[in-house]
Amino acid sequence: MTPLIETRDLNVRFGGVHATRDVNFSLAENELRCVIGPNGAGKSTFFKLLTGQVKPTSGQILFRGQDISRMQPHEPGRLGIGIKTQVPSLFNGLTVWENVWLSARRLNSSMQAERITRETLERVGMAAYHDVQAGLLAHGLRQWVEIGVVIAADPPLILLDEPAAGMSDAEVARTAELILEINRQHALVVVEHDMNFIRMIARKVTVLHQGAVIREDTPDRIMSDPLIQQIYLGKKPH
Ligand SMILES: Nc1ncnc2c1ncn2[C@@H]1O[C@H](COP(=O)(O)OP(=O)(O)OP(=O)(O)O)[C@@H](O)[C@H]1O
Repeated sequence: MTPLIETRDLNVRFGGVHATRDVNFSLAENELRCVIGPNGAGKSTFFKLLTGQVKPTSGQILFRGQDISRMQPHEPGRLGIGIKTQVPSLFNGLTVWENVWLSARRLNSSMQAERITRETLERVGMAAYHDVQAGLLAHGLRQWVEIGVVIAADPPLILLDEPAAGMSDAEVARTAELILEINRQHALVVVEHDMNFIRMIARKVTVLHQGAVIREDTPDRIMSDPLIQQIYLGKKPH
């Protein structure tokens, strides 16, 4: 079956820095994959490649078989790739409802957008906060609204960059549940550092190191792999 997204011998060089090395990555429709790697491993660059913000030096990116390697930064959303970065993306002066509605409205009629917004806020557990200004939300609540903004546009592929960063244990557990629920309808690639969180959600983990994929395996096998422990400075990934 054609993968949802696939990269073939993908490379990026920034001057002397080889940030992405011969990456062959393949994600099936409705798969959930976690990507880990130490600082500077090339995780952000990989996401930027998948969303057209960085152009490959060589290699290809295929989305449902279509070559998107040279797409413009505005095209991923139209194609069906949604991303939540670590950079805050909500309109602080608008309410929770308005932020999600704007996303739902992009591809839907006003009436459909109302329904999608209602359903999305239920899914992310934020219905009670619908009339709160986004700028007033605590960190964890804000992350869930940001995820809501992404899923309201109903993209087949969702990229999440460290969705559990800065959250309490309870919020991390709730975020894991939410991601598993989202995964019933969408494929996801999740970049994360927190291995406990990864254990809660992932069946397969891709490890990047110095721009290259060095392992793809289950979370348990990755965590007990001596090479991975060595890369994380003699410690287990936290
Ligand atoms: N625009 C750029 N120009 C030059 N070098 C860059 C650029 N973007 C990234 N790099 C370099 O490419 C390498 C990979 O960086 P990247 O940000 O993708 O790693 P990362 O795994 O996301 O790291 P972190 O976990 O710290 O966010 C690093 O050596 C970084 O300094």
